[in-house]
Amino acid sequence: MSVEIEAVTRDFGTAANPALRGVSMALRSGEFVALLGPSGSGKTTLLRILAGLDFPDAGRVLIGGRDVAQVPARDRNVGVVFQNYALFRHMTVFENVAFGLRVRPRAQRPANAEIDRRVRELLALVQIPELAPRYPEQISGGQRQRVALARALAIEPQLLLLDEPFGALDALVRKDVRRWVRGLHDRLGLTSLLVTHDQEEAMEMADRVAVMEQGRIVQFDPPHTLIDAPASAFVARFVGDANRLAASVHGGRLDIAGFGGFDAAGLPEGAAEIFVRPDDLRILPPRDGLAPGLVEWSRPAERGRWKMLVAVGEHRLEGYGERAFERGAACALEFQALTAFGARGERVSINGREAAPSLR
Ligand SMILES: Nc1ncnc2c1ncn2[C@@H]1O[C@H](COP(=O)(O)OP(=O)(O)OP(=O)(O)O)[C@@H](O)[C@H]1O
Repeated sequence: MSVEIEAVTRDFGTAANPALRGVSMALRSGEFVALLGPSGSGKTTLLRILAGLDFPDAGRVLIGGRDVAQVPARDRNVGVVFQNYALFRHMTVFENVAFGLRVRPRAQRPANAEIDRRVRELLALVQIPELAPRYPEQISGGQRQRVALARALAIEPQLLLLDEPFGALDALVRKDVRRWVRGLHDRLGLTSLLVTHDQEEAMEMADRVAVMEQGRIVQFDPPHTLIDAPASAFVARFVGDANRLAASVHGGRLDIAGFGGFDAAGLPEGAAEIFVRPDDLRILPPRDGLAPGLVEWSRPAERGRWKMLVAVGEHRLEGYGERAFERGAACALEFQALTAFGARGERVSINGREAAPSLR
């Protein structure tokens, strides 16, 4: 089921800026897409418009090629799972899952025996067949989440909308449930849209991630592109766990406070922002020609490495070294790659050897 969103605008009139400001995006059939952005960036508003729970002031939404402007929520064949699961407390698990089928108009409503069969099949699919007679308050958060999914899937949607559906789960369960939901998406051939402010979740689950900032989509790319080629300083800050450094360009030279500088071809004069991923920052014993720092902590990491926090003047940077350093020990920092953004959003990526020796 493909989805096309064209120049959608939504203004509630309550904030300085509209919740959505000309959003366009297309989901391919079978794709898993995440909407990632900070609180208030418009993610839920966009999801509600797709679900038919809210309507755009301008723009069009096509689901499976059909303009849905006049199509009410229950006729869109869209499954929705909310963060709080929104289960009916006075209904058993079985009745919660059956709900979407029972409220269908008489002509489309399956017979009771068929509803019974479908609900049992769905509870088996989400691996909780034994919970059918329980009430929501008698099951765990992870189990409630599965009930909410089964209920969303009961109407056999081709489009599945997930609004922060894992928020109430603890970290370990959350990882498992994420994988399981992604597997279900693949097995059932769904098209899914996940709203989240958790970048790890978006990166792990989605084929493509749309990053939202103040009612706009600022980048819509596969996870590796967001990491390797962030479109703006905002995306670089929001995605991945890069170290951020303030810098400035003067006379064609990029100066990073406390580090010295290097040639800044492609960046205009003025303020700049630098992003360095911990993986691209090597912590070494003190060495001439490299920027000096003081180690604040070291902890063991994967592949025999040590992750460290290093102070350089006012900056605190995370990087990796091949051995542990005492707290307060002197060290040197070697940049293996970095991305710089100029005052007007120009991006320059510096990779490999160029980055290391050029810094003082
Ligand atoms: N029903 C409403 N009435 C008035 N303003 C609203 C309404 N729904 C959302 N807004 C406003 O629209 C903006 C976008 O909200 P939205 O819920 O879409 O953001 P979000 O990215 O989903 O945030 P969060 O991650 O906190 O859920 C916010 O400024 C919000 O206050």
